[in-house]
Amino acid sequence: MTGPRICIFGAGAVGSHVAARLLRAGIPGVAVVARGPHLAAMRERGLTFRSSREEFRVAVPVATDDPSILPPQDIVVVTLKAPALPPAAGALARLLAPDGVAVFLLNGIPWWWNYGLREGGGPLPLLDPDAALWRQVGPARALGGVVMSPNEIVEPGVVIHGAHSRFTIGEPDGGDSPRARGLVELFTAAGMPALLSTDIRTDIWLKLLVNAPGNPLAALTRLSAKDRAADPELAELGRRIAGEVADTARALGYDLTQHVDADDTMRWAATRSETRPSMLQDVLHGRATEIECLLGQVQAFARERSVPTPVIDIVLPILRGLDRSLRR
Ligand SMILES: NC(=O)C1=CN([C@@H]2O[C@H](COP(=O)(O)OP(=O)(O)OC[C@H]3O[C@@H](n4cnc5c(N)ncnc54)[C@H](OP(=O)(O)O)[C@@H]3O)[C@@H](O)[C@H]2O)C=CC1
Ligand SMILES: CC(C)(CO)C(=O)C(=O)O
Repeated sequence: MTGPRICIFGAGAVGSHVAARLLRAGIPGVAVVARGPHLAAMRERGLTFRSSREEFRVAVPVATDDPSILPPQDIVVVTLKAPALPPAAGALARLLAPDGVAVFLLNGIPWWWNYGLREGGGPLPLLDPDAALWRQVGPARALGGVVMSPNEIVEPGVVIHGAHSRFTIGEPDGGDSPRARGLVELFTAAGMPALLSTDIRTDIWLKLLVNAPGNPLAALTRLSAKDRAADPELAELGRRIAGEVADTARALGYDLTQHVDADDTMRWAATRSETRPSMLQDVLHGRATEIECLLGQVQAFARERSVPTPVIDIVLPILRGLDRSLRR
């Protein structure tokens, strides 16, 4: 085999989109780690990708729920949800070749956040409770990834995609590196618009302006982005959560106002209503939610800097309660 060994770890909505594109483009050496009925369907019938513009099916020659059977991988595209990351730390660490790289395509504050920051700091207890990711995978092998790409598994083996994908990839230390550039080129070659970021933390905050209000309110109300945006009270609640995220980011040294305003991000989310927001998908499927990386860690940062977050302080315990009931 020529070229890097590439593994998509946690092929659900986003990971299946990425896997489908890589396999469709004929990129060699692609393996998929998934589980349950979706894995069984991909093995039996392949993976179907559907959007308003196209539909295709690809065979998935290497698909498993046991990553230990795979050879060491040069690139691991991690598309697990945040609560699934700490339990997968050992498997991820073993799967990665010693000089391999893992790109974490994730909403919210990622587990590696403090790596390389001037002010220091180690693992974040809300996101990496036993520091398993920090110790075993190691932040030096991690790249950050921001996903602007709505996707949903609508039946085993079938992923649907709303329009307008963009993947942003960057080194935690903000540098331009061959490995980050290589990933951007790989995604682009496979038909996934991708950008190299030299300020991935700001890009993460900007995406959080969409997800911190949108995902929890979708999970609580089960309304589409369009319906939430059309409801003045919910729209105002969303704006206030986004405002508290922006205030927290500013207190940490990230000024988001020069990039975007909250109304723009609400409009962006409202236009992408073909699929349901990922946290609503979690609630409907009875899965753990990403509440800590979307709101819990923002509140923790805000408290460290004495930033008031009155709306997050109300919404977060409700979501934590919902999360607890889903985990039973
Ligand atoms: N979906 C979307 O439209 C978007 C999602 N995002 C973000 O992207 C990230 C990925 O989200 P998304 O793709 O929606 O998540 P999904 O839940 O759809 O996909 C994750 C997949 O990983 C599987 N999984 C979990 N643990 C393991 C394991 N140990 N071994 C093998 N498979 C495992 C899950 O299986 P099971 O279902 O059985 O738990 C699931 O199929 C999240 O941070 C999300 O917020 C960002 C933009 C848009
Ligand atoms: C695409 C978007 C903004 C909403 O679907 C999202 O990020 C998510 O579902 O988590």
